[in-house]
Amino acid sequence: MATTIQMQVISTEELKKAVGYKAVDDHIRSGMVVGLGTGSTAYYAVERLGQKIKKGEIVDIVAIPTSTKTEHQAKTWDIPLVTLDTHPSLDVAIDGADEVDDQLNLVKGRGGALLREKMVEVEAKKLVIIVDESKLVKGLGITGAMPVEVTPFCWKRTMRRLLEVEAFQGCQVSAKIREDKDTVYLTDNHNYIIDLFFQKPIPDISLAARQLIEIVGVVEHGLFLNMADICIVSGMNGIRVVEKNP
Ligand SMILES: O=C(CO)[C@H](O)[C@H](O)COP(=O)(O)O
Repeated sequence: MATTIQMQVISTEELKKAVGYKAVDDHIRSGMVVGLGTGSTAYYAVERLGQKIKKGEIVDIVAIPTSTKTEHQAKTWDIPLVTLDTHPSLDVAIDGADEVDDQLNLVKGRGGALLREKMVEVEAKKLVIIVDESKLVKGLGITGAMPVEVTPFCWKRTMRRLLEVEAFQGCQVSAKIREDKDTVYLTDNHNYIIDLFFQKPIPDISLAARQLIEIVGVVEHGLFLNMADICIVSGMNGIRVVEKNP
């Protein structure tokens, strides 16, 4: 007799939604100042927050968006928005990531919002990262671009400097200016993004972060080190929560 095994296929969207909703349910309470991340996973956290505000389950909350895209989404839900200038300290921020290592160090910014994300999230008492398990890596830098936001002025010179960073030697680094259709991609801050690609993981990420920010013309980079407190990860076997090692 033939046996049929029924496997439940979970879509990537469902995985993203699951962590976005859980982050809001577990970490956002009435009265908080909240940072809203950017990207297809953070989208679901904003959606859940909007739903809860609408139902009156969360009240007296203000939020700081990390991009114009998130700002527009938050406005469709009537989430009250403020800025870092009036609310310099956040209770919690929730955001996605492009790569997450064992120590919860991150690569962020493939969605182009790294500067505002870092400015907002560095001020959060708790940073909750939401990802599906495809984002988990052993070493940072090899699943795709490591974005660096640079001034448009003489960006080719800045790109040359990026390729010379000592911490990248041995990683076979290459660089590409980010484009949007046929033109150069512009960030919300009217800067450019240079995407760095590595053949091997960056061996010393702390040194790399220091050397990147020292380059004149670099506005910010996508290495988010020692910032995340909690990572909520979804996979085919369910959801797990990883906390930063003390
Ligand atoms: O850093 C980001 C945007 O600048 C995003 O958080 C990151 O790219 C992950 O996005 P997604 O959840 O769509 O995979």
